[in-house]
Amino acid sequence: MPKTLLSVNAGSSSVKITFYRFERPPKAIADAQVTGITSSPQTFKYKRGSRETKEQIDESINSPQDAFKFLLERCFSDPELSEAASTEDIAYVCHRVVHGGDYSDAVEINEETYHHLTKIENLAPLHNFPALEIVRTCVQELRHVKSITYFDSAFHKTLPKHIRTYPISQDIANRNGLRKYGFHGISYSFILRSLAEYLGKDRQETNLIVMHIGSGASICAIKNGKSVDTSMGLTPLAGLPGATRSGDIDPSLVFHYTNEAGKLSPTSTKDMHISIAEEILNKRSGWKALTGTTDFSRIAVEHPPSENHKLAFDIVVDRIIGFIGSYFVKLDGQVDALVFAGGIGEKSALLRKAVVEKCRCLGFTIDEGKNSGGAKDEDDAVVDISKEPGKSPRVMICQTNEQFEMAYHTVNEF
Ligand SMILES: Nc1ncnc2c1ncn2[C@@H]1O[C@H](COP(=O)(O)OP(=O)(O)O)[C@@H](O)[C@H]1O
Ligand SMILES: CC(=O)OP(=O)(O)O
Ligand SMILES: [Mg+2]
Repeated sequence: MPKTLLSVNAGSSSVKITFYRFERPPKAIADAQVTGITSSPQTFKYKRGSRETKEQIDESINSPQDAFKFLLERCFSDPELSEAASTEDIAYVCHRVVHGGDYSDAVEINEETYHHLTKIENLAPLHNFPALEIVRTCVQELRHVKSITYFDSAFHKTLPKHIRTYPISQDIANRNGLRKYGFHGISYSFILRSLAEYLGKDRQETNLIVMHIGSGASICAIKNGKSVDTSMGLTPLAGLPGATRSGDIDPSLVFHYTNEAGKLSPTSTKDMHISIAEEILNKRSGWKALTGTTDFSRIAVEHPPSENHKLAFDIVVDRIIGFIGSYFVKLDGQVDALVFAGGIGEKSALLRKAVVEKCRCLGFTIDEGKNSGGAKDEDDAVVDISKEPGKSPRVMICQTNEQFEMAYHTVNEF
């Protein structure tokens, strides 16, 4: 049996890697992450068994690729990490690739699959390019290792046609693959399994509204274990605002962003090429544009330091509850639980409280004590924070784990 498996999660603001023993289920050996890639201070966290370290990073890490190399160097230089003493010990690397286009399942990387993925890389500009660079690094430097790519979009392959179709020319839509794909699916898959286990239900009978709120934020309606709607779209820009992403806006805003561009003459768009618009909406918007910080823990505070911090918080809450209302209707009110996950969903008691209080008309309740206690114990993936536990619809926190989800499938399916 192969020995060690490495699981890599390149997010928009962080790179998280975990080494697992190749067992069923996989057993974590060491976990390392760099967070704050889009803003300083950048932090390195490392955990092996009971040993945990956290430090600020002095050298400059400008991209997920840099972060990945930094993480590998630090892990391989830990003399106690005997299961990954050298690259020879690693049998598989699993990679999170956000946009999988038409791939509805994980694929092993070879020339053909790699080439196919590079063709769709601009559909998830914050994610696919760096993730594929990391895949390339692994293929080059860990030659004997099998690289498996898992796609955020694959979980949403069950989206009904009228949900995934945009009302535009279907000739053009079909030719260019313009449809709703949806993301954070590796996380939703982990959350669905964890929640179904916790509730003692079959996955096929589990109905959830799940929020994955981190630097990138999305929400998903799960009916009978299947994604039936989700807030992200063709790219991870749609839906909820993120740290640097606008989320939903009137698409015409693109043409009016500058006074000059607003005039819509052929020359007026000279400085507003569509890729610049993408750059602005993906990298220069979101709560960073309102407050100057990507760090939501400085926004979600009892006494916000400025009116714009308060505004950013109110916007995020408003957009979230809009989707919850919509999905509650789409699920015909049959909701086992409302689930908070992702860096912010798991850590911000204030955000959870604000969201649940505004959704009380749907029957959701929150226990103040349990909510502020949050999810602490690492082994407890799921925590019920409803006022009356056991009564539907519940309100839960799930500590999602995309690295584990990929490792879980690899030990079972490859
Ligand atoms: N205690 C906290 N309260 C609110 N937000 C937090 C807290 N801790 C971390 N965050 C936020 O979580 C986000 C990162 O979430 P994560 O899901 O790890 O992001 P990603 O995977 O997109 O890189 C950052 O915006 C960070 O500021
Ligand atoms: C799809 C997406 O936005 O991912 P992340 O939250 O990891 O940036
Ligand atoms: Mg993430």
